[in-house]
Order: sequence, then structure tokens, then C-alpha cells
Amino acid sequence: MSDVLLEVSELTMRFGGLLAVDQVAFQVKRDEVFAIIGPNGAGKTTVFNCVGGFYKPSSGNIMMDGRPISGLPSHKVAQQGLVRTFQNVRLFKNLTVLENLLVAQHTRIQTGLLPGLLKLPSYRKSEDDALQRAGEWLDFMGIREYANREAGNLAYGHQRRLEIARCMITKPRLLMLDEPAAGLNPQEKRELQQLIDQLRREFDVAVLLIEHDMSLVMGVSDRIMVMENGRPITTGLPAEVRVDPRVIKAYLGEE
Ligand SMILES: Nc1ncnc2c1ncn2[C@@H]1O[C@H](COP(=O)(O)OP(=O)(O)OP(=O)(O)O)[C@@H](O)[C@H]1O
Repeated sequence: MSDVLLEVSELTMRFGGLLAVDQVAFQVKRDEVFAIIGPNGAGKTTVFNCVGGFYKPSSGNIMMDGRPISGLPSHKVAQQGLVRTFQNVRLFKNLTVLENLLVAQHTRIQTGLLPGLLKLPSYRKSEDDALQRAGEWLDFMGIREYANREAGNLAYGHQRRLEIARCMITKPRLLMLDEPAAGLNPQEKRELQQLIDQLRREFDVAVLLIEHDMSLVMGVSDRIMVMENGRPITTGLPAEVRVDPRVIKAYLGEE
């Protein structure tokens, strides 16, 4: 088995005349935390949207565990074990916290329509399992006391944790986090870093991360790709990227 989980090659995305992503290539290994950083407008979100099936790339290849996924819609991409969170948390805000976790498992419960309508034992068993898994994730994220609260009424930090739980409950192999530290206070950011470490260790999940918070990126990533103007300018270990003159120039601009 190859140690590469996600392989992106020659990924290009044009919006009209604008080349937002230009021949981008990178690999994410199993159990790796891989971050994409770069100044505003560098193309990070566009890469994410292409990988996650939200945009159809203009050209290029995206392989998940050796299978092509480029151009597939997001629900098909999710079936390959690749799920994501959003820059602005997206939950079913009028459903309860628990209901959000039950809905997320819907695609995995495959008992069919008839057993569901007749409430056959196979259906009840899968419902019980879904409830139990939801309970486990509520405990894991420390949000069980809010199980019956509307998701939209949770504190922002808890909404983020719920959104990550909603991804993890589908047992992904690659978790994509789009600016997960945005809007969090310093304590919540530290907890997020611990959470990402723990998810990777305990659930064999690789993480693809876009983040502007450098302390989180440097603390949690195994490797970092830096983008500027739609292109990667370097990929390396946090300690290498931090001191790379091209990276410093991309962030600070020319003197
Ligand atoms: N749907 C779209 N239609 C047209 N242009 C777009 C679209 N999405 C992104 N762009 C453009 O593509 C370029 C790359 O944007 P992108 O959002 O991927 O950058 P980013 O690195 O994620 O930036 P940020 O850090 O600000 O989120 C920008 O010039 C942006 O204006």
C-alpha cells in the first residue's frame, strides 16, 4: 500500500480570464497533517474547492488512494473518505446538536427504504448504532451537555467542534479544515491544536489544512505548502518554511 493518500497533479483552475490555480501539485500522506498557506488571493480556497468536489477543475488530476476523483461532485468525493469543514461554520442551525450528528450518518446507514418504513430490527439496530456513535462524539468533543440545544445557539467554538465531529462521524480518511482557527480565542486555538493532534493519532485520519494562524500551522503541521499567485512557491517542514526568504517575501512584499 502506497503511503500517499491524496495526490494532486497539474491542477489548474481558471475563472474567465483569471488563472486562480496554476499547475499545482502536492501529495498528502496517510496520517499526515499537510497545510496550505499563502497571502490572500493565493488560490488556497480554490485548491480546496477543487479537491473537495465543489469546483470542477479546468485541468489536472486528483487521486484519492489511487482513484481519480477530479470533477466528481462533493457527495461522491465524501464517499471516497474525504470530507471538509467551511471557513464560516456550516451546520443545520435549526436542528439540535445531536440531530446534526445523526443526519451526518445518513449516507452511511444502508438498510434501505422498506426496513425503515416497517421499522424492521435491522433498521432499529442501525439507528441505535448511529445514536451511540453520536454520543461518543459528543463526549469526545466535550459538548454532550448541549446535545439537545439548537446548533445555531452554541458558542462559536463549540459550533466548530460540532462541525468537525460531523465530519469525523463519517469515518473519513482525509479531513479538510478550511481556516478552523478563524473566530476562535487563544484558549480555543490551543484546544484546536490538541484536537487535530488527537484526531490524527487516534483515528488514522490525514488532515489537509488551510489556515492563516501561523502559530497553529507551525504547531500542528508535518509539512506546509506555500502558495502565491496561484502557484506553490515551496513545500517543506515548518522549520524550513518559516525561514524561507521566498515565503517571507510573499507575506511581507517587496521592501
Ligand atoms: N468563484 C470565483 N469566481 C471568480 N474568481 C474567483 C472565484 N473564487 C476565487 N476567485 C479568485 O481566485 C483567486 C484565488 O482566490 P482564493 O479564494 O482561492 O484565494 P485564497 O488563497 O483562498 O485567499 P484567502 O486567504 O483570502 O481566502 C482570487 O483572485 C479570487 O478573487
